[in-house]
Amino acid sequence: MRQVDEFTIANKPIASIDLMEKAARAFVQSFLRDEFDTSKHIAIFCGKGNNGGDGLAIAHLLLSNGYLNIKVYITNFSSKQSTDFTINLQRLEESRCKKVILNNAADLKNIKADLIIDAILGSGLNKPLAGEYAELASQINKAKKKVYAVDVPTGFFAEGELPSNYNGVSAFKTICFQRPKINFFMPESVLATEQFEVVEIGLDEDFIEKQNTDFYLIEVRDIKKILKPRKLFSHKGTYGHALIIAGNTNTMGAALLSSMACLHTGAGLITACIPQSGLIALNTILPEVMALPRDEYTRIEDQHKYQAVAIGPGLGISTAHEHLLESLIAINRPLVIDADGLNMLAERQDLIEKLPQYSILTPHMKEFDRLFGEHNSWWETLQTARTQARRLKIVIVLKNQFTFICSPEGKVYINPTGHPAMAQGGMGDVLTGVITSFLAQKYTALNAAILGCFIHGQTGNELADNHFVVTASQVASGISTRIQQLI
Ligand SMILES: NC(=O)C1=CN([C@@H]2O[C@H](COP(=O)(O)OP(=O)(O)OC[C@H]3O[C@@H](n4cnc5c(N)ncnc54)[C@H](OP(=O)(O)O)[C@@H]3O)[C@@H](O)[C@H]2O)[C@@H](O)CC1
Ligand SMILES: Nc1ncnc2c1ncn2[C@@H]1O[C@H](COP(=O)(O)OP(=O)(O)O)[C@@H](O)[C@H]1O
Repeated sequence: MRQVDEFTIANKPIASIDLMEKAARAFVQSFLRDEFDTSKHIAIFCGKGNNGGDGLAIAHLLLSNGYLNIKVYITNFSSKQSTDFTINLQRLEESRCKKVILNNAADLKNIKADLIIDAILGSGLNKPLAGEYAELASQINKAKKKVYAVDVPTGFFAEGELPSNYNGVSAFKTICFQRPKINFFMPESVLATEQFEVVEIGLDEDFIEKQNTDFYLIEVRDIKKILKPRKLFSHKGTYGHALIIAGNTNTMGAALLSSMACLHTGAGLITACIPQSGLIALNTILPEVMALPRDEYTRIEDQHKYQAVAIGPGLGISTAHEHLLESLIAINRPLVIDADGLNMLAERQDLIEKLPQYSILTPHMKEFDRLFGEHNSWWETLQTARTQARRLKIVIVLKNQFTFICSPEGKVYINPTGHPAMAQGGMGDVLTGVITSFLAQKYTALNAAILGCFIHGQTGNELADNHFVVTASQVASGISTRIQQLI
């Protein structure tokens, strides 16, 4: 972002101080949508770098928006001061804003404000907080006020491993500039911010797009570029035949959910390889889906008629299933492997080495650790996923609130869709069905995973607008509407 910042200032008719002003305006616009009571007392904590400069500009703007009770605290913990901070300080001197210089965190006796704006340190953080900064962050947290952070909560590293003992400011909301920070997508970030919003500040988009990075945020426009409409004169054969090997006596639901999701995502034909005991359920609930009774199966005959094969949801672990998995891997055609398929792989590390290239693994965190060993942080987990995806030439879909899709080329695609209302059993089975369906329709493995995760999460988001909890069946049957809206 710093490079983008410099490029924008150098190549667009905008001075650095004006960019800061734009950032402050964007922050205030978003802030005012949440906090419109102008009688509230607001304490704005400013460092002396550009993050602090933003804080000063924000104070100025809030005053001109009718807020009367603004108090700015300036940390005087270092002699360095940025140019734009200095300019904004001069501007603020001319206003009626109350200012307090903090030479030590201990000078702050108690914070009487209703709201706090944290503009102490932003993306310039280059070492863990210590000394006066750490003490001030602790005092802000102890005040238990609603905190809005500017760009980044003070003490939060935008990228890289997050320390387990976070000692920075804990914000209610972070309003960040132009692009979300990668670490906002890591579960550990909840210690630093409960939520985040990205606001546009006019940085050069073309330049951002051209940046050499391994991290990509999936956006609606990417999905629209990938999705293909149904073609005139097409028929069921056009959209591929998916085979879903799933379900067991007590977990037939997993097979039904995967198959249902596969159906609503548009595969031309679907066969569910299920135990005999599930036949009535399948025929009753999903009459469109064909059955391949699985009893004692150790290999799939005639596998070439399937364009995509998924194995795992609710499958159960047994020697027969292990042989089945082994025989599928031996065919050397890409597979989608989930749940018990992954658990069996974890027990057979030799099979991991033989995975067909461009297979898709869809582990949640525990399944991932069973496969590749324990990890201490999400950043570490993500690095292993990237390494393994590249080494094995496979796609790894690391599931969570925000799912990371690691490509065989070592890139990471971050899926921003999904909602806590989706945290219920069966949701992963649905995702497997969706991805398998896209694969059957001849999307590449990476695109099938990207489309699958984005649309699965977006369907959940949409339903969560009106539901406290969104069930897996609701998501499965809502997928088709979502795709239609995107196309
Ligand atoms: N990019 C954009 O698009 C735009 C960005 N904008 C804004 O600029 C912000 C980035 O500003 P920035 O670069 O001046 O850094 P900032 O966070 O204020 O830190 C300042 C100094 O703190 C110091 N320091 C670091 N870690 C420390 C520690 N642990 N403990 C103690 N000190 C520590 C370090 O000094 P040093 O250690 O090098 O002596 C550093 O120089 C960004 O978040 C956004 O708000 C917008 O205005 C416009 C568009
Ligand atoms: N809080 C959440 N926010 C967004 N998505 C979620 C959340 N909780 C679960 N999900 C999604 O639901 C799915 C859960 O997968 P998994 O744990 O394998 O479920 P199951 O095994 O019960 O089918 C993943 O795609 C995950 O991204």
